[in-house]
Amino acid sequence: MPPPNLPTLRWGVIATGMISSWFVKDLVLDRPDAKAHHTIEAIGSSSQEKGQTFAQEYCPHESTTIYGSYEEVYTDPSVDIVYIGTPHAFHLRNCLDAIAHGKHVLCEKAFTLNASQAREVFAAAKDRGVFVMEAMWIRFHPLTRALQVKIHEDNVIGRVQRVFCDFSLDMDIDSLPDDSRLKNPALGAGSLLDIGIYSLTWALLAADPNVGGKAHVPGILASQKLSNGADVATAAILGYPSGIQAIVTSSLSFATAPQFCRIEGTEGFIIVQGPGTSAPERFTVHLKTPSGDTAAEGITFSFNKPGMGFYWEADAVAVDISEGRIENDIMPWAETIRVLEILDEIRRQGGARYDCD
Ligand SMILES: NC(=O)C1=CN([C@@H]2O[C@H](COP(=O)(O)OP(=O)(O)OC[C@H]3O[C@@H](n4cnc5c(N)ncnc54)[C@H](OP(=O)(O)O)[C@@H]3O)[C@@H](O)[C@H]2O)C=CC1
Ligand SMILES: O=C1OC[C@@H](O)[C@H](O)[C@H]1O
Repeated sequence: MPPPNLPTLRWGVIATGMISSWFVKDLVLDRPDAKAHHTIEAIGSSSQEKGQTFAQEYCPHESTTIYGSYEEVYTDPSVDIVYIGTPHAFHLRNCLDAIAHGKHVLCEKAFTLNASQAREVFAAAKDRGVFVMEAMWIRFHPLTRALQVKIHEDNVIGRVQRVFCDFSLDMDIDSLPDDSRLKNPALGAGSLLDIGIYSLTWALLAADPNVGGKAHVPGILASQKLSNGADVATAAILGYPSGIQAIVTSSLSFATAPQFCRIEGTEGFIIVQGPGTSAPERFTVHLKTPSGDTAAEGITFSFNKPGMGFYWEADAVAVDISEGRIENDIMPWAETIRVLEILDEIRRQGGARYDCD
């Protein structure tokens, strides 16, 4: 049991797809080291029946009200915060609707289709005085903080020189229906917004300890492979003023090897790995030996956890809200905008377009 006197956050979840199921399952886990209590007050779905089935499967012990619409979640007075697990193209509308009803918001990545839409959401949140955050959960993983300390505070690999990060999944895209969120540009399809955003995130975290307006702005060189207007593969090089280069890739045609990220420095390198770039489990530090070679055997730091780990971002949100903040300092609004500005520029060069651009 977690200690008493923790903040309690009452969630309304909209959409009952894959990520909502992962998120809700994690929120209802019993965790001795929880920093907040979470209740699933409401679920909104395109169909009430779908919502019922979801609740029975993923949060059967909660007293959850099931709605056959998203609007009823926004107007439910027992909901403090709306979790948005819809396809990318709906995030703008869902965020604005929830904010208009005075709800706090945690919205899945990619936060919106482009930076301009994100600015619109944050302006509305500021006006209304509600908390909003992009659910880029890996930034809240203890592994991420430990990695940043190793790179940027302990300087274990010396000065960072290059970062390589890939997130590719074999989605067998041709076999998916045309209305799949992974295939239809009208739903925000494309490898870059779905999974390339993780490759970019690891690169940004490794190349620079700062976020948002304090972070350095890299130059960008990008190429995309398009199919029916959506990018099925993206490759981008970020060039920093310091000389650091980051090579960031994504593809929907084959699976990344578990060693998804390599961070090279003047004194060694670090490999980050896990079953997917969105699911880090450990990193290994390989240092140069006195002879100048890099040690083949490194030191590995592993991070075990109950469930999947989405509760870390949820706890951070609960603590922020209970202390009166409207943005989070690990994933502030300016960082979401910075990420989207980079994605916008990659798409501008690569050719993937959304109607809102
Ligand atoms: N953080 C992470 O690790 C992950 C994040 N994501 C992110 O979560 C979001 C959703 O992805 P995912 O859960 O995989 O998507 P799914 O396709 O599994 O689910 C999306 C849900 O959105 C709702 N929806 C509303 N309108 C539509 C529409 N026109 N077409 C399809 N679905 C619609 C549906 O719920 P209903 O019918 O109940 O309204 C549907 O079940 C994306 O932003 C994605 O990038 C995804 C996977 C992992
Ligand atoms: O965020 C994600 O991570 C896992 C992938 O399976 C999914 O497509 C993506 O949205």
